[in-house]
Amino acid sequence: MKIGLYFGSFNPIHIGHLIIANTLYDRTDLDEVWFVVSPQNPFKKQQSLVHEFDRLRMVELAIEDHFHFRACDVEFRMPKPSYTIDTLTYLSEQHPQHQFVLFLGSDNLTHFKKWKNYQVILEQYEVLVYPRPGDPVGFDHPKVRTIEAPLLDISATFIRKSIQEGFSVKYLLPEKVEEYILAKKLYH
Ligand SMILES: Nc1ncnc2c1ncn2[C@@H]1O[C@H](COP(=O)(O)OP(=O)(O)OP(=O)(O)O)[C@@H](O)[C@H]1O
Ligand SMILES: O=C(O)c1ccc[n+]([C@@H]2O[C@H](COP(=O)([O-])O)[C@@H](O)[C@H]2O)c1
Repeated sequence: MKIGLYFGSFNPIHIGHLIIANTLYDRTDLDEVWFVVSPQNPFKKQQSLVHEFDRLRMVELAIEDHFHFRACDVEFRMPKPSYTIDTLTYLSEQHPQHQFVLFLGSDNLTHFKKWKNYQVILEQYEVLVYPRPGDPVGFDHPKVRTIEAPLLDISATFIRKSIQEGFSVKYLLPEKVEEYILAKKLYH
């Protein structure tokens, strides 16, 4: 199978992520999309990062009605911080029958040359890039393909801040994720 890998902290997952995943799934020949929850992004501080099990559970709740989406916790059992090339290599070894493709927002593409072994990623994997507000898609490489997708200026940062300030996050997250956040008092 051809699998699209959507890496993220997902702190928490929101409709921006889901719309992108569905757009890329729908407009390419991918068989499945796996949401890989990263315990620790090498470039981000740990502050306000809720437990990885909560982030994984929220991803599971968000995607449970999509037959071709899966939540992946492989990085929980790998060294931290989470380097994408290491996870790609591990997944390719574990699942030689699958072809893995990397999703990348144009915001991440801007800093992509600072990623561990980014040349190896480009040599070995196809990359699907989608546009993010404020970051033009400008990366010319035979393995990089841009997919037209809606520009949604929604971030987990905005959602966390809204919850902390007591504002509504209705419609920014799937209802079940919102309920989980409320029940477990996350981000308050
Ligand atoms: N609204 C959005 N539309 C499309 N892609 C998004 C959106 N928000 C985040 N992404 C992308 O999804 C991936 C995972 O996102 P991440 O978990 O960091 O969410 P985030 O909303 O950017 O979080 P934060 O605000 O905490 O930095 C990243 O590659 C990021 O570029
Ligand atoms: O491999 C790297 O060097 C690298 C550098 C920065 C970010 N990443 C990964 O990119 C993904 C997006 O992270 P985030 O926190 O923006 O959702 C996450 O899985 C990180 O581990 C990976």
